[in-house]
Amino acid sequence: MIVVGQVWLSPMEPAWKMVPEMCRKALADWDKAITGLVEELMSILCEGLGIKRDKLKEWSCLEGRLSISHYYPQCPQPELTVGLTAHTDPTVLTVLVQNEIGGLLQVKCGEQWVEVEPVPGAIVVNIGDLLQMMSNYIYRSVEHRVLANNVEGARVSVAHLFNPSNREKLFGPFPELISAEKPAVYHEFLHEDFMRRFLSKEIVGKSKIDFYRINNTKDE
Ligand SMILES: O=C(O)CCC(=O)C(=O)O
Ligand SMILES: [Fe+2]
Repeated sequence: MIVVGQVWLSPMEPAWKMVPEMCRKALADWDKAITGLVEELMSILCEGLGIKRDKLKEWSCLEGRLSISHYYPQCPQPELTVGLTAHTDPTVLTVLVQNEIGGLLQVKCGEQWVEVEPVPGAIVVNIGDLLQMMSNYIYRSVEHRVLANNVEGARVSVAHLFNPSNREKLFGPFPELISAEKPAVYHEFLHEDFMRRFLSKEIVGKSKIDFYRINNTKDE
């Protein structure tokens, strides 16, 4: 069994009473530091797309921030279960730090699952489904999973999820990335509608974003 604690940090005022007192300042400091880093990272990703550097920021993608902490205790029969099932994140970006218990977090590369070894001081950055759609399928969200913990000691990870905060805006591929040669791969959608579909759990894996895919676009 994994234990999960989560708290929204923005756009609403954080529910600090849900966070153990000794962690509050550290979490607030971490939120500030990581948001600064992700702002720079988003600018670089925009540059990579050939669009203006602050486009993701302008679309409120730094403002919907959720912190999720996971605790994976040692499991007596790891072959009978999983830590976290395979999924892509429904985010723009996810930034994750993990403790030294390795061998459990894996990402899908082609048909293979590849281990993400913990490196002291390193952070893991996942491209999420929203960035896949906003980049018109240029950046791809990464499928990942966590195996059940078969080693002594608990694995701990803290993920920072970056989502848009704007509820009225229609999201979809950036207009600058749509042309006759590269038509829109996805329809526009409201973030709220997207999250409702994600949370409904009716569909698993990548198929939840295929709902927004335009039928006549082919896979590469
Ligand atoms: O614990 C981990 O390393 C992964 C957590 C994760 O994938 C998530 O919160 O979406
Ligand atoms: Fe994830």
